[in-house]
Amino acid sequence: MKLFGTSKVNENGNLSIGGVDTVELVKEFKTPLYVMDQELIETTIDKMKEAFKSTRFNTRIAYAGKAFLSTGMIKLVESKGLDLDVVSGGELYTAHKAGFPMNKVHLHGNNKLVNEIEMAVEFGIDTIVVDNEDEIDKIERICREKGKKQAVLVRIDPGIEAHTHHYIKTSGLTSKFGISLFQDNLFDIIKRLNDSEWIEFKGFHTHIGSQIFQSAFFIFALDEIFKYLDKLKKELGIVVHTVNMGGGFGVYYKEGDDPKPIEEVLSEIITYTEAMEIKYQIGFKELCIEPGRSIVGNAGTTLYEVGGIKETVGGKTYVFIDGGMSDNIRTALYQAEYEAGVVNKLNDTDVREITLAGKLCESGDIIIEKGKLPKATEIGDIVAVTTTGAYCYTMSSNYNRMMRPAVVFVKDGKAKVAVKRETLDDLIRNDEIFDL
Ligand SMILES: Cc1ncc(COP(=O)(O)O)c(C=O)c1O
Ligand SMILES: N[C@@H](CCCC[NH3+])C(=O)O
Repeated sequence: MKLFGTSKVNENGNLSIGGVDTVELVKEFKTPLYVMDQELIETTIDKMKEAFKSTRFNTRIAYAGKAFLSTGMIKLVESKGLDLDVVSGGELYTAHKAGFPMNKVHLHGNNKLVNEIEMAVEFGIDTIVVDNEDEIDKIERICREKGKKQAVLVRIDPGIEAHTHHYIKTSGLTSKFGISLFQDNLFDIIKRLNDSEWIEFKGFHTHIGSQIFQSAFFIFALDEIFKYLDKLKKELGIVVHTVNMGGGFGVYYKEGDDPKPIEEVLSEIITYTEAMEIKYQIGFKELCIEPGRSIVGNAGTTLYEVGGIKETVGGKTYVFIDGGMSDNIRTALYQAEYEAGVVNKLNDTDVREITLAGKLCESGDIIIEKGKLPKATEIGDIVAVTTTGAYCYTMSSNYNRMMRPAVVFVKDGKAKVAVKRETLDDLIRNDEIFDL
């Protein structure tokens, strides 16, 4: 099992994260437990900021909140000077309640609801990323009603099919996201936005998918976008100032994954954009990205307790844990792969193949289909699954009336609760017994 950031085997032979022994963490906070390595999040952001800089144009990094969001995480993002990308009224409201500066918020979504757009305009957020034509009518109407002008980017689908799981690709000729670069009326859409009394058209957004390892796909997308910006300037005289390249930078999950260091990918993007800017001379001013997974993915570890070990007649060994697809649905949804270890047996090399299965009433409730754990794994052991910082807590559910685990941030030997564990009473909070 690969360890990231401050994770290490401590003097007691236990996994420690942020200087906190995971055995102690479990005594205090119980299992399942999401543990976030705060220092790793912070140093990753610092590296990104350092690499994503140019002397030719302004740069901005927005954290994609869908990867992991809580009011505490938003405070951390603010303290690091990043912008925030939100994709629903719920995420926007969370940012508002956390006191995040609204002029650094960007709103996404392929079907933004009227009340979400109203909230965004009311709060005075930085940009709405227009996903389709219908949305333009809604934004104009809401801005007119409120007497407020709203800056927008248009989400462009450059038709780049990146190598990643089908469900997490967001570009291609049949994508539900964005307006295709090959759409006949794209010029008309841009003209309309540019001429609108209530909309300030700032530029283009593109996001081709998530968990992408080959940086060439980002470069292909940039290439397409810049060719189009040139065409737009020459044929319509419209100058686009801002391009947002979205997120999607892949991270290590399991043996064989070999992502390029994020700072190299970002430097490549900067160098290529600078070359494009010199080549086309379009008066481009600002390049943005909005990474999620690459900021928090490796920083998260989920701790579970082993409740049983089953040898099937078919020769498969299950290790049962006290969570499952309710706290990590990624294996069931995308056949995601993870690594795991027993927190007090990380150096035990006498291992065997196991399937790490949850406790929910689904055969597909698997966290690791083919993993390795020590032969000495026993009931009561604590299993750590790494790289669960992104899209696990945020995609969690109450299926089978499971209670969502707590999230703790660890740093410098201290653990701080970011999200409390749900209780049995939380499960029935919104239920009503109605007249039969
Ligand atoms: C528009 C947009 N921006 C940013 C992200 C963040 O992606 P990732 O977590 O892969 O960096 C996503 C998710 O894929 C997205 O849809
Ligand atoms: N939720 C996905 C990524 C999709 C990101 C949003 N477009 C994952 O776990 O990998």
